[in-house]
Amino acid sequence: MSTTLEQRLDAFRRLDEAKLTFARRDWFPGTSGNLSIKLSDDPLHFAVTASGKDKTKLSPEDYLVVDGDSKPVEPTSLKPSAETMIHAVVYRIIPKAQACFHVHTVWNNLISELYFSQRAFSIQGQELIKGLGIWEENARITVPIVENFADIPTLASAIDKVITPEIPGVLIRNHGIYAWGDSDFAAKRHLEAFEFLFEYHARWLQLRQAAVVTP
Ligand SMILES: CSCCC(=O)C(=O)COP(=O)(O)O
Ligand SMILES: [Zn+2]
Repeated sequence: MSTTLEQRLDAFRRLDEAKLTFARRDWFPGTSGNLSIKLSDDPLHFAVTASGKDKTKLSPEDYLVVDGDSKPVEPTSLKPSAETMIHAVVYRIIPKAQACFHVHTVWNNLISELYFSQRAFSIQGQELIKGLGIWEENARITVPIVENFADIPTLASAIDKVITPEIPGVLIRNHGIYAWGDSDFAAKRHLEAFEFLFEYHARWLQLRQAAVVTP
């Protein structure tokens, strides 16, 4: 293993912190979601959540370390997240990414379905766009949306084709979002900014529909 025990335990502790923060927001319904923190680039090794766990709880069996092929780097009875390959794609395509967080929320699912026909969700002129590290005046962001292929290699390959360093996230139709950053702090900030923008936009559409506001 190319990382020290201390580095691995530090990544597990930081994953615990992110996990409990998101769990308090009910962002892991029905054991959904997965989280990772990169440990090394060459070879690619990262700590990732074990599959099927209740992510609102902490246990000594929550994380394991995998390589770029999503294989555990040392013998373990734990199974890596079923979606580990998506984390590996993010780390390969966005070398600056140091952490990658995936959650299923009602708002990200609604937006992913509403805008799937356009394969992207765009929004402009919202202060929280700065939370994505984009500070230009009246910025517009466009978040790609991919089909929710049940076959994970197919899903990972669809994600591989649409993610870019400019936008730190991708929506999967009626499934959830992956967001990343150059630290776990940045990945969390990006995830929170995306979720704010999704909820704002969906609520805006609802209010407009109800004619409470005129566009
Ligand atoms: C019950 S949610 C279905 C699988 C999923 O989308 C997910 O995020 C959790 O899978 P994991 O293997 O990481 O527990
Ligand atoms: Zn998922």
